[in-house]
Amino acid sequence: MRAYGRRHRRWSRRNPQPLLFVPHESLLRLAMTAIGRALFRFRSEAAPICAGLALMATGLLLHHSHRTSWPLVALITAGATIATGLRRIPWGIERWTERAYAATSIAVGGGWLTAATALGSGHSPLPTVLVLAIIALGVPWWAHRRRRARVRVDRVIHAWPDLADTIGLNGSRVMSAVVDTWGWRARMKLRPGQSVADVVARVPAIESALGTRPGAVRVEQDPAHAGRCTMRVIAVDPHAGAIPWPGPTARTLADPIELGVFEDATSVRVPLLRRHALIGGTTDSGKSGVLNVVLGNLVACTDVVLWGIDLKGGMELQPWAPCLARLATTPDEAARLLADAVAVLEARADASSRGNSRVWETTPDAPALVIVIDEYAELVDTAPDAVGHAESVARRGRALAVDLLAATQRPTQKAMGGGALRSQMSVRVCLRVRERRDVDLILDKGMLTAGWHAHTLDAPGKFYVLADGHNQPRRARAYLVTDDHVRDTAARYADRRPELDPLSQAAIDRPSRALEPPKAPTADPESALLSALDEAPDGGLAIPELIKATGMRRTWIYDRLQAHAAAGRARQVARGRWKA
Ligand SMILES: Nc1ncnc2c1ncn2[C@@H]1O[C@H](COP(=O)(O)OP(=O)(O)OP(=O)(O)O)[C@@H](O)[C@H]1O
Repeated sequence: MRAYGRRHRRWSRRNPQPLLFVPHESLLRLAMTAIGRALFRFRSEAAPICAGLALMATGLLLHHSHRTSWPLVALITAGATIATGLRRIPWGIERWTERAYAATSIAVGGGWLTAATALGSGHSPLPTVLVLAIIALGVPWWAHRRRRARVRVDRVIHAWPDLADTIGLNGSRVMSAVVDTWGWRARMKLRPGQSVADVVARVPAIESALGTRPGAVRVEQDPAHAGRCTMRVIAVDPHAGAIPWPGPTARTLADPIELGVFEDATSVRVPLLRRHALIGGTTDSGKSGVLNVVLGNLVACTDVVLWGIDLKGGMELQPWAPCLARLATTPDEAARLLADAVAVLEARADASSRGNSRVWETTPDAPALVIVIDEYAELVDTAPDAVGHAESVARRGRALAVDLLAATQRPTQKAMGGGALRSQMSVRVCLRVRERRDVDLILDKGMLTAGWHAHTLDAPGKFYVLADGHNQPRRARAYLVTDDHVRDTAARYADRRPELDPLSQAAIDRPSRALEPPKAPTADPESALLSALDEAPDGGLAIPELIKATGMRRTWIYDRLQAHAAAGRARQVARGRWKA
């Protein structure tokens, strides 16, 4: 029947008929038909008036035939009012305002009917009371946002077969639709042979046909059925405003990191243990914002040592310096840091193979090492020697808990130093991109066609994420971490950061010893230490460098640094880096 209707409509469109005048059709009948159609179309808007008319007619009828039964009408009214107000019968209305409205309407309508049964609908002042009640109860009804949305959705569902024909999705059906806080969503059944990719490809056409703003329609695959999907129409952007960061939720690297929230208000939780992550997006898209959310959580984890590379002079990562065991701000420092990461990797690989274990189990005593790199392309340009080390970490680091977290504007082959690194990144966060094809660069080939439309993201911090458990193109917005948040969080966790395990630390110290054996203690190690601190660069000197300068042991250096810090002669500029 439905198929016949569709065929008929299509045929009528292709073969428009001349306007016919039917002389024998009575004018009254035509008018009644038009009124009936209008009443049906606007049935929701007309409901209060129709209810009033129905009450009037019922009152007339009851007064005429059962005028003594008004106590029964009153009893039923009281029962229905209580059931609706207190027990949510018969509609199961959850919101208390809607329940109160329903109970009031029943009480007023039933009360009026009781009076009309006893006295007659026309008895003064009952008609006036009825008109006033229709207006008083009608206003909230007409103004109700969810009711109006429901009506709009019903009309769309009704018109969908025609719309679908127009936009090239003929044969698709809307099975059900629900109005929610942000708009509405519909479950769709596709014609055999159609796929969700066909719907995704027609999203702009759907938006035009539904008359929504651009970017308002989302399409999600039904995980249980290839021929079904959910279409969401977002009337009010749930991500219009910034979402404040609630603070760290992870306590160990095994806990997923909460990056922000999806449009349905569920949180975006991404596992980072034994995974490398890539954050991509154009300038001002919020890459540093996402890095800050991740760092805000990682500094609260007791089983992660953090190293940072920020070749923008430390602009982005410097505020986290109290929690970073190392921060490289020059190409040389970055190259050394990554070479040390490879040394850690090799030492751990060696220890694991001797201990016959395949993976490095992270604990506070044997923490993971996470290297955060802000603007990876800068590293490739200015420290090409470091790229080999970074790739080595990317290839071998996961099992040994040495992870990379890199942000970049555009991860082209060149910017990613050949692309070997990118292929190892299993967590991809894609913020706004300038060119559509950048989506495939950041996420993976074919993702743009699959519906990951990052070029339509319209505010900083909005992103798509591709990771374990996130393989659907769902928009999210990252929490906004303010400068105050960063300062407070860094200060709060600075003293609780774990040290690298002795095995990894020894691997870092070893090469410098091998190349340049420690000098014999200088005549005055104390003044050697102070002059080294005086001459230290802005990023400070690391402990191995101070060992080299003084020829003294690590414990002696720590003791003296504490004493000088207490006397105000030395300060820690980053985790493990000191300066006068
Ligand atoms: N999640 C967010 N919610 C709201 N505003 C944000 C969010 N993330 C970033 N912003 C704002 O967007 C602006 C740019 O953010 P950010 O510096 O993180 O971008 P970026 O991509 O790192 O830029 P660049 O490429 O220049 O380093 C900032 O003013 C910041 O306050």
